[in-house]
Amino acid sequence: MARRLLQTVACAVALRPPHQGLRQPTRRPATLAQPTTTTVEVDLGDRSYPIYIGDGLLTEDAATASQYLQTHVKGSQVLIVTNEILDRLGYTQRTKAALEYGDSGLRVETLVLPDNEEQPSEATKTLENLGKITDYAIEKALDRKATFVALGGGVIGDMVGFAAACYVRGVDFIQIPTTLMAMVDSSVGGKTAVNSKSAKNMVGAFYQPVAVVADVGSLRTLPDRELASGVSEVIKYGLIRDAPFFEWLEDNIEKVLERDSEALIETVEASCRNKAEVVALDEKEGGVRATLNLGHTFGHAIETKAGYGTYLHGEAVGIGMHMAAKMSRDLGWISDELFERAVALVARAKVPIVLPLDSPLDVASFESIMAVDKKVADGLLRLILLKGDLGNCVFTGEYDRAVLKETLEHFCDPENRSN
Ligand SMILES: NC(=O)c1ccc[n+]([C@@H]2O[C@H](COP(=O)([O-])OP(=O)(O)OC[C@H]3O[C@@H](n4cnc5c(N)ncnc54)[C@H](O)[C@@H]3O)[C@@H](O)[C@H]2O)c1
Ligand SMILES: O=C(O)C(=O)C[C@@H](O)[C@H](O)[C@H](O)COP(=O)(O)O
Ligand SMILES: [Zn+2]
Repeated sequence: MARRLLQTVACAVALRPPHQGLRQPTRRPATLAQPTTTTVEVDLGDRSYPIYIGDGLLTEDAATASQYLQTHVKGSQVLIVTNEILDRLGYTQRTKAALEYGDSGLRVETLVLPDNEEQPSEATKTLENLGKITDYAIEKALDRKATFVALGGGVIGDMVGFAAACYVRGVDFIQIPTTLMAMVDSSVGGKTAVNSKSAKNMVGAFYQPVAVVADVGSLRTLPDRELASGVSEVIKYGLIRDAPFFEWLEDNIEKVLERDSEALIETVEASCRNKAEVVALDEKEGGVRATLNLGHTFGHAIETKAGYGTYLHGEAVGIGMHMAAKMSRDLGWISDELFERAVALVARAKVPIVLPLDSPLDVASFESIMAVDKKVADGLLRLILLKGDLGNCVFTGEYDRAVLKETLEHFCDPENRSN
């Protein structure tokens, strides 16, 4: 089977300095003429993998796209899993053509999951749909050398990743993130899961992909609201560990929202570099990885209580980061100035920063949902809170419980909600 050899130009993520404000020179795989590609490597020993980032990697033509995909398929069977929105937009057909391009000899099956008004994306992230993926793989007689391809946003990525972890106890999978959220976060680091009715991502596995192909060209079809949700999540990297990136976002966030190609590539690269570094240090969240959860304890409660799909993940995380920042300020751990800067940037991402008046959230529901957060240990809720200068945070169970209660009361008070 002829496979084009893709020479990656990996950067040693764990050794690189944080964001420098200016983009690193782009590095291009030797065999490719166009488009330019930056590669961030996730350094996990023999499970290391590349994240290819560029504009047009998949959307340019099948020949170009084939070079990023075929090299990572070891057997002859591939299952692309996507949803009906992406399928209608032509992404399935394009990905299939790239995998079959030339004399690849690959047999490519496709499964299209629902995503519509009755079943919004987040509501499809269920064990039932996971079963549909594995049943389909059995029906098509896929074997242990098969490769699953997750083509979509974080919902498809998390669910297909989990299916790949379970199917015949583990097959390879490739992430093709098509939302900003998936490019900057969910496709990287191997957290795979489905939701339970009463808690987000409660059933899943740590299972790494063999490659991630992030083509910012695919963001041109993404609705504005979804783009904003991704931008909101990006801000956390600046707040928890990368002050220069936060400052770069303060200068460039509108360019990102306008989908300027360079700004998008910069955003995806800086985010992936941060995430890859953290994951390389602590793959299974024994400590530092938990910092990627800034705002999520509150955000997950908001998503769960309102019903999956009511809030987009980055919207709930935006409110959650506001809550975490206020609590940090009220504990005396950050300055008023830093608190205001953090909230102002989240607001500029064009996501809500407070709960709406008609939200069903109250203090009791926050508390009961947060009680089953994955960061609870021996009954103690540990939180990620900002502490010190911009770019510093702590993961701790040692904080004044009264300040947590006041934070919940403040955000649930109709006075502090929006219309
Ligand atoms: N595993 C992780 O580390 C991690 C990190 C962040 C988020 N997540 C999870 O990711 C999920 C959210 O991901 P998301 O924000 O990508 O949402 P999503 O997967 O629901 O996608 C958003 C919507 O955009 C559509 N869409 C996707 N790509 C498109 C494109 N290019 N053009 C037009 N429409 C497109 C989808 O069909 C969907 O309707 C949540 O479940 C969250 O918990 C996981
Ligand atoms: O990769 C991580 O680690 C994260 O926490 C990234 C989060 O943005 C993401 O939403 C993740 O799915 C949350 O994980 P969970 O363990 O809180 O479910
Ligand atoms: Zn998240």
